[in-house]
Amino acid sequence: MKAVHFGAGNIGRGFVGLILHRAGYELVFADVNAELIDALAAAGHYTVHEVGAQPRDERVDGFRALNSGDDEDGVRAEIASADIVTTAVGPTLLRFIAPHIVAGLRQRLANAAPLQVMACENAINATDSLRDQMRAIVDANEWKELEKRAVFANTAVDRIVPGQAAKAGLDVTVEDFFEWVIDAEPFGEAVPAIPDATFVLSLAPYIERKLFTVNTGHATAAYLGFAAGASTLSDALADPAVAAGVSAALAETSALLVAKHGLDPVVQDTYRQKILARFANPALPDTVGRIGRQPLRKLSREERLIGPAAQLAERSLPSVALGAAIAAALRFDLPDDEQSVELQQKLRSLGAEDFTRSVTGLALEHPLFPAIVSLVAQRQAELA
Ligand SMILES: NC(=O)c1ccc[n+]([C@@H]2O[C@H](COP(=O)([O-])OP(=O)(O)OC[C@H]3O[C@@H](n4cnc5c(N)ncnc54)[C@H](O)[C@@H]3O)[C@@H](O)[C@H]2O)c1
Ligand SMILES: O=P(O)(O)OC[C@@H](O)[C@@H](O)[C@H](O)[C@H](O)CO
Repeated sequence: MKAVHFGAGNIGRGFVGLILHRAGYELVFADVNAELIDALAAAGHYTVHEVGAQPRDERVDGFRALNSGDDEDGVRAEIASADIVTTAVGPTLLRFIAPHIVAGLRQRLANAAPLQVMACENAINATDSLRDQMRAIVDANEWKELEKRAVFANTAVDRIVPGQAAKAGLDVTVEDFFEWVIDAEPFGEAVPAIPDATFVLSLAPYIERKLFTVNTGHATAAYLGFAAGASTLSDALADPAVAAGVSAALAETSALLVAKHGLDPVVQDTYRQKILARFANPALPDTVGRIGRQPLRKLSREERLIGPAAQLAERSLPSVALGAAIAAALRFDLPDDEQSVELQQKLRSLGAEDFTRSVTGLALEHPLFPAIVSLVAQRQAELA
């Protein structure tokens, strides 16, 4: 069994690659970072350090590493004969992965088992987006043939992997918790043999529960923390006002998840408490810069802040604490983060309604629209 994994970064090495290696897949990393790929190819192994209540080290070896930026033929050939393709590059970069998979499918034998494609990104239905990016670059008739050669399954991935110290080299320090939930339905009888993954028949509750609890809580801590002057997650959460803001935001998203997916409120409460304990893992230093990265993505329509706030508004349920997190996100101003620079530029150059429409994707008539316009106008008044 062979897996090609795009993105040999933190989650790629510390989670997806590790789990596929453990499952016995012959692993091929593909990445555009030449230095990283050269180091992986030369070393041939790295260690994942799991930290938390049950620390342990695990060696990953026997993989190959390809530079997908300059060895397109090599990557295509690997995909043509692979069983699985996974990604962990960032949801906005899937368009760069699509041409590789299309090229690999063109070369794949028509009678080979379908390639199992799973995007492991923090986004609702990222694999569907990847498939759509592939379909967009192929003639409709050819697509009919190519799509028979692949199966596309959405997934929800959860493991906190902070930025790594430069001296760590290829090794990755990760929390001891992980969860990889995969939609089983597209596979039919041919579910991939990945013992550490959980296959479910309906992914929607899992993916929203993850994004709107782990990532909403994380983003709220990062943005409130940044506004309060914190640079690490632990400093942010040590501020009682930030901790209270996170709890309040998660109480709102939990109300939504319970109402929408019929989750047991007690089970959801336990899930939420566990996540707060994961955030507080003292062995896992993390920064508000990493967690808040790419605020334009995080303020988009289906994402961790606007997504639940919009759905709460549609149900006439409160989203006051999420509003405070969104207001803080509008204050996220980190020169190293391109999207944060763009966010501040847009706040200066667009009217409040135009900003709200273009950044959050909310329509004028949406019940959340006026509240967001008002938050944007407040931020613009500060900047004026
Ligand atoms: N770090 C976490 O805690 C965590 C947890 C769950 C999910 N995720 C998700 O996983 C994805 C990756 O996050 P990360 O933290 O590992 O980021 P990262 O920056 O550490 O890794 C991303 C990797 O993708 C590579 N890459 C970029 N463009 C590429 C391309 N065109 N082709 C091949 N490789 C390319 C980069 O060089 C980098 O090595 C994101 O969608 C993120 O939301 C992260
Ligand atoms: O990766 P992002 O930028 O979507 O979100 C930042 C963090 O919240 C995220 O990486 C978490 O650490 C991860 O989702 C935990 O499973």
